[in-house]
Amino acid sequence: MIGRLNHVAIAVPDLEAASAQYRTMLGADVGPPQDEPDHGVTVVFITLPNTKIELLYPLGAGSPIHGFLAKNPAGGIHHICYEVDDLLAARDHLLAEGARVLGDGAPKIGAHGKPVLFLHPKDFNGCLIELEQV
Ligand SMILES: CC[C@H](C(=O)O)C(=O)SCCNC(=O)CCNC(=O)[C@H](O)C(C)(C)COP(=O)(O)OP(=O)(O)OC[C@H]1O[C@@H](n2cnc3c(N)ncnc32)[C@H](O)[C@@H]1OP(=O)(O)O
Ligand SMILES: [Co+2]
Repeated sequence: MIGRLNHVAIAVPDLEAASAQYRTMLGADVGPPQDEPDHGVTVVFITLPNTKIELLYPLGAGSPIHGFLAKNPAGGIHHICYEVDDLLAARDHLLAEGARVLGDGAPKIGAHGKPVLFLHPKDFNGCLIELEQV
């Protein structure tokens, strides 16, 4: 069911500094900041030969990143995103297997303009999983 690793997301306390670090110290291909108000984040995508890094910064008071940064003030790996062919079929399979799908279970459109869903970290070894339909 899960396919390619689409991205690894890192929550950062300073988006500009983290972007500059990847661009200058790590010599990476760093994109521009992208506000995603529907998700409460500003993201920066870093394109690697085999996947992407998604830098996450809180956008708005209700951002889910605030809680994460309060617990991890220096930042940290926030989630991993796997690709799936059929998000609704994947969701229904996971629910049938007892996994918790976050939110109301309806996919939202993610940063790549594709439908995404999230699975509770406590069901997957402490790892927040995002599924993106490609
Ligand atoms: C533009 C979209 C973009 C894209 O790629 O397209 C994105 O990826 S948007 C990313 C931001 N959106 C989300 O993260 C949505 C899903 N997240 C949530 O629903 C919440 O953040 C949730 C439920 C994972 C955590 O909510 P909250 O922080 O309010 O709850 P708690 O603090 O009580 O946490 C419960 C429990 O889970 C642990 N936790 C929280 N976040 C993470 C995490 N990222 N990875 C691993 N574990 C996490 C937290 O420490 C608590 O554990 P406990 O042992 O009880 O302390
Ligand atoms: Co993501």
